[in-house]
Amino acid sequence: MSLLEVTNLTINLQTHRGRAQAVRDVSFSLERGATLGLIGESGCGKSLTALALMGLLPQHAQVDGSILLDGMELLEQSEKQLCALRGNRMAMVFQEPMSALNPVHSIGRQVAEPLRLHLRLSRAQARSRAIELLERVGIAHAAQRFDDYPHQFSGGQRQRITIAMALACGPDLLIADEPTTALDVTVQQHILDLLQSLVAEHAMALVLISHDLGVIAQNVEQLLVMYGGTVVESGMTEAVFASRAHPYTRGLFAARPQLHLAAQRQPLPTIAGTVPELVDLPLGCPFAGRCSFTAQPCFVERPPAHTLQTPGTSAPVSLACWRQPHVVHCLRKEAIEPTTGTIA
Ligand SMILES: Nc1ncnc2c1ncn2[C@@H]1O[C@H](COP(=O)(O)OP(=O)(O)OP(=O)(O)O)[C@@H](O)[C@H]1O
Repeated sequence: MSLLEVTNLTINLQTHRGRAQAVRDVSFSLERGATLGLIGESGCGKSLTALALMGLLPQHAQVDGSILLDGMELLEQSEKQLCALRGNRMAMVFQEPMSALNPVHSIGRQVAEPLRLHLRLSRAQARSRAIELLERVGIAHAAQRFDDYPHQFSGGQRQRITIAMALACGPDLLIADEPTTALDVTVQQHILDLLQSLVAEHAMALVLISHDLGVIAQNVEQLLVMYGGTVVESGMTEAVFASRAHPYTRGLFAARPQLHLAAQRQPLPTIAGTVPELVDLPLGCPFAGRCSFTAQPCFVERPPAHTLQTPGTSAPVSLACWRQPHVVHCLRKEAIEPTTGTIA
């Protein structure tokens, strides 16, 4: 059995404009020690998916489907049971470390707290373990800095401290939601390297959310590409990067900053149109309104997932697209006659 099995996860939110279908039928599984990335443009449901795993969705959210952690149905746990699991079996690192740290408590106290709460360590034991953890994540002179407050640290150091807090009890599952986006580019790689080595050291499963395709390529083995609350393409990262077979994935990759385009003073390619309103989602494929490959079924029914084996890769990808053979045919042609790759 996988460590994490998510099946048909669906999240609806009541908003003043009506019911927003923020996440629809998201399914994936993750083995112990494995890494999975979630990518997709802003508002596609990545963070809500992560929050659902942690049992941290807003109270007005209606959740359907199943989230099994080591066989335990998380959607059936009470708030008290979830509290006992959070920080213990599963933990999360957020984008903005200051929002995860309490500004009026010393960093030492905050790292020691889960050790006292979940592992029932004495004050002295928790202090000594917290110092070890702070040293492990790269906080120099941790013992002397134990009583310092979050504002006395840089952004990168604060993120290291939140990682120490997340790892304190040795969780099985670590979720990192844009862990480096708010940081200076010079410290981003250090934080990602730290996460990678800790995940390997503790054989944890990692779910990494990022907008940055480079970060995803280097840090996760499996990938889900999300659009309009659904998974449009998924598979091993290498296979998804090689196939880019869904028109949305294609557009996402084409829209990444590229040095040769900047050197030629060419504008950054974009995906024409805007993301659909979640309150008023179209009947068919959520990407249909922005896709240049559409045919009649795309506007009528949500496409089922198909498996596609891309030449040159060892693993297949799963693709939710009605026009799959036609798209693949066009993309292969495009590989011979390269275009800008823009989907307009
Ligand atoms: N508490 C909430 N109440 C109502 N709508 C919400 C709430 N939280 C999120 N949403 C909406 O749900 C959708 C998905 O949000 P989510 O935060 O998961 O997106 P995301 O893919 O993580 O985006 P980003 O990359 O910008 O963080 C968005 O349209 C968002 O506006």
